Amino acid sequence: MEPKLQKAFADMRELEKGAIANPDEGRMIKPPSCPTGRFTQVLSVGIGGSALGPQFVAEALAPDNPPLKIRFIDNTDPAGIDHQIAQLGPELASTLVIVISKSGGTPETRNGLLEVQKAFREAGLDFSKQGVAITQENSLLDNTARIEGWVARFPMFDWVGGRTSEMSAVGLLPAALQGIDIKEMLVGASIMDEANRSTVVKNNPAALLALCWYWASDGVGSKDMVVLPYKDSLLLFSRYLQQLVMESLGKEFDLDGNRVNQGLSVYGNKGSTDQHAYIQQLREGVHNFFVTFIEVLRDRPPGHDWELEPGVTCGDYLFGMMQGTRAALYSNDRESITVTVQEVTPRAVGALIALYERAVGLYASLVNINAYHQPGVEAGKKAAGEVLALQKSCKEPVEPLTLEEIADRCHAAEEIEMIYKIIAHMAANDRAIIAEGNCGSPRSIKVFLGECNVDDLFT
Ligand SMILES: O=P(O)(O)OC[C@H]1O[C@H](O)[C@H](O)[C@@H](O)[C@@H]1O
Repeated sequence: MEPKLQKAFADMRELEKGAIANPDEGRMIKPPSCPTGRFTQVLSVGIGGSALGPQFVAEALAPDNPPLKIRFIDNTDPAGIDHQIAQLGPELASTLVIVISKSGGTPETRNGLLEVQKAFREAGLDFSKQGVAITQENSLLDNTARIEGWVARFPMFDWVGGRTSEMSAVGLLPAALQGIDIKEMLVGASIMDEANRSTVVKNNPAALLALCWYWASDGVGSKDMVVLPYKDSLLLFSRYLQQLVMESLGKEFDLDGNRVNQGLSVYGNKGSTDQHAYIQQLREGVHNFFVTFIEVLRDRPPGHDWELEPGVTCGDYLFGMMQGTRAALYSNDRESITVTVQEVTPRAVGALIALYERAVGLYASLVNINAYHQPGVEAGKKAAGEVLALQKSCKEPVEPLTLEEIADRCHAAEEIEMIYKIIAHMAANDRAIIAEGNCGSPRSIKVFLGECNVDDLFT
């Protein structure tokens, strides 16, 4: 693998110098360099790379009593949004809302913002005095924040990828507000970056990690990566890695245009908890994975340890469970990687993030794909837009119609199944009325749509 890795190192050197590493979007991808009072809470609104890093870091590093406690809205689920706002209760008045979106136009994030702004209006609060935006300059979000006069706007550079933005304002602002030492996070990332610039493969942690992935999955993603940190505070690492690894490496075509369908699936929560869930299959069942153990040597802060049996602490059990599982998997020819961390500190978390970001970049070079775009995500967004357009086209006030009649009026006869799905969703939310039949047998139903209400049924 030496020649392939030397090529990967050269690619990475060019990337850091500002080469166009994302050719089909014509973008540079560089790691970013970075620059209490009346608020008691932070509400972060964002999704994907604009949520997963901050969520991981909050879980890993926020102190027990942070100066500001953070909550997240990371979806367009109305009930989920209501839940977050309800939990804030009267503290909405002292909540700093950080809206994070690189593009500034992601629909879920826009919807979250509109819902939060509605809650502010209903509580008689002025959102602009409590809103902050992190986004690219001149994006829709940036312009909204500027026109409405929000508290602050933090820029995101074009060359900071969403899923590699944790070390930019996206991750650092929420972390700093929770009292996390962001300078230490940056120091950790910087030390790791330095190590990963070595072109001597054995001295380069990210290259070794990428090589392990290549070897374990035959360079074609033939095995899944199960990430098992043995530390509760690292629970969200695998979820964070899911986007970083899968959105970067899951590609249909390589850089030469060959269809390769590359990727590396990631899942996992934490040990030893998962030992009581699926380790049975890992040890004895289908051999379609490799494990990454994240081992943390320090159990508790100094001076807090306690022996629950003579000579044995709770942390000794956790350690024993990890070593035991590792040995048990090995004895049945199941491969594993172990990443050892002294202690979960801002420096270690910064280093972990930098390690995996770099490993993904090197691995992408090894398998000759663009790690920095996500064309597949667009297909789902486009289709969602089409469903909403179809729903809007159905919205005229009409007499009860069958699904076929609705489809005809929408000029979408071939979309009958989608029409049925739209009607079932609208009916469940009292926005369409099933006049005859029921949703369980689609052919039987007749539906009132649009402006109609219950009274229409009787006129
Ligand atoms: O930060 P935003 O522009 O709102 O993007 C949020 C997310 O949107 C899409 O799903 C992209 O595939 C992700 O890479 C990105 O992190």
